[in-house]
Amino acid sequence: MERLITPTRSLRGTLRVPGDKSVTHRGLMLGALAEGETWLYHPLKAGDTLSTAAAMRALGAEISEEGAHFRIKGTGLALREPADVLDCGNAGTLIRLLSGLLSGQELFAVLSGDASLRRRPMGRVTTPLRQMGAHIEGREGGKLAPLAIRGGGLKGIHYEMPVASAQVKSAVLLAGLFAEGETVVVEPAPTRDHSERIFRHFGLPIAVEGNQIRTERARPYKARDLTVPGDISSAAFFIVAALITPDSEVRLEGVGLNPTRTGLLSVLKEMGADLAWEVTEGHDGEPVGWIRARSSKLKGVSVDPALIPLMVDEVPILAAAAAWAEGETFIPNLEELRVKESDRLAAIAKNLHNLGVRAEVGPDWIRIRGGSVQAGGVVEPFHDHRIAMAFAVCGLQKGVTVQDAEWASISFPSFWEDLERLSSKD
Ligand SMILES: O=C(O)C1=C[C@@H](OP(=O)(O)O)[C@@H](O)[C@H](O)C1
Ligand SMILES: C=C(OP(=O)(O)O)C(=O)O
Repeated sequence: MERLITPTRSLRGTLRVPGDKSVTHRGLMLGALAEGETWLYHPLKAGDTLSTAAAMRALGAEISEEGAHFRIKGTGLALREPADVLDCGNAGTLIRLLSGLLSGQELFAVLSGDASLRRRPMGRVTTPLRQMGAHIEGREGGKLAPLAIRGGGLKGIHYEMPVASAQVKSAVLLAGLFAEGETVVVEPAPTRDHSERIFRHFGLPIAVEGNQIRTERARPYKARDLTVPGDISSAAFFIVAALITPDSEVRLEGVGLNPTRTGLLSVLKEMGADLAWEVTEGHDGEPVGWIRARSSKLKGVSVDPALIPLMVDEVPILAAAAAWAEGETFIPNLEELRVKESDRLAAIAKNLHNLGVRAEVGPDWIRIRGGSVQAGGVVEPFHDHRIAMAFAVCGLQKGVTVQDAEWASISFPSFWEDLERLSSKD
């Protein structure tokens, strides 16, 4: 479905973004393993997390939608062998975390997904999980899905992750809940720590010391309700939209402000953004608060490579902000963007070009020359939700045509409506 966005004069209002995708995936999985009933309040109900709900149902959990919430009747650590292939759709987080979880279960399961997911690297999880004792087969020797897993009989490992990936960390930690002895994961750089926080919430074994995260075999644990914060990765589109549009002010309420997710806020501040935020409460182990963004004169910066894992999904929208900034923005450490839902580095470069913006791309970096977005561009999402939304924002002020706009529903089903609601047109 193509969507025409006519020029937007200003963007004003308050928005509560949908629930955090990472926390929703984890809440569904750990609720499905608990004993008794977990209410997951304000979860994300979108393509990726509905795939997780369906997978956990196929594994024996009872999950019902109760208004905006999920009610999960857990299995008490014992999942059921699924009767069919588990379809992980477009969700990298689902297939990787579930691979870890199923490695610990005495059952056989096959995990697959859409064309994008079947291109994404799985060796990063199958390697440590096999070291723990899981039997995993997959295409290209276990590097690509479909993955066939026969779990059980795991031993803990000490695993130094070669990539800074929260999905790999979480897969190994989930397997560690079913392994004999201790499991230690060592991170090369900090990544989002939702798994560590949700383990604590459910009373599961977890200890963090510097860059080492430890767990051990879990005893059956009780269900415990969980409120999901708003997703800062979804808020990011409205933050940048307000910054680059004249006469704009947007306030985002109830947003997760976990410091392992706020890299974008730091970069935008350095670019000169009129941006404020405050943590006002804690939701079951996650800091939550508000963000306010006002029209700003942005300037190009050279981004600190250490910030990238703390904003890994926000690079497309940062590129959109850079396109509107004065001067050059250099973003390094982008190797991981090559293996997301699309090759995001290539997709960013192509869409900047489509909108008339000059950019130079290297193997793991991009340099963007700001200040030259043209009217009438076309956004090509490459089947990638974040690319669709980021470049819709980039073209907002001048008007833009977004192809395959339905991809936004992977993480943010109400995105187009919310954008429409906050926009004033000429
Ligand atoms: O653990 C998670 O929930 C996620 C981790 C990140 O992936 P990597 O672990 O591959 O960096 C991120 O891109 C993804 O959207 C969600
Ligand atoms: C990379 C993303 O998700 P996943 O890896 O779960 O597909 C994303 O949402 O930007």
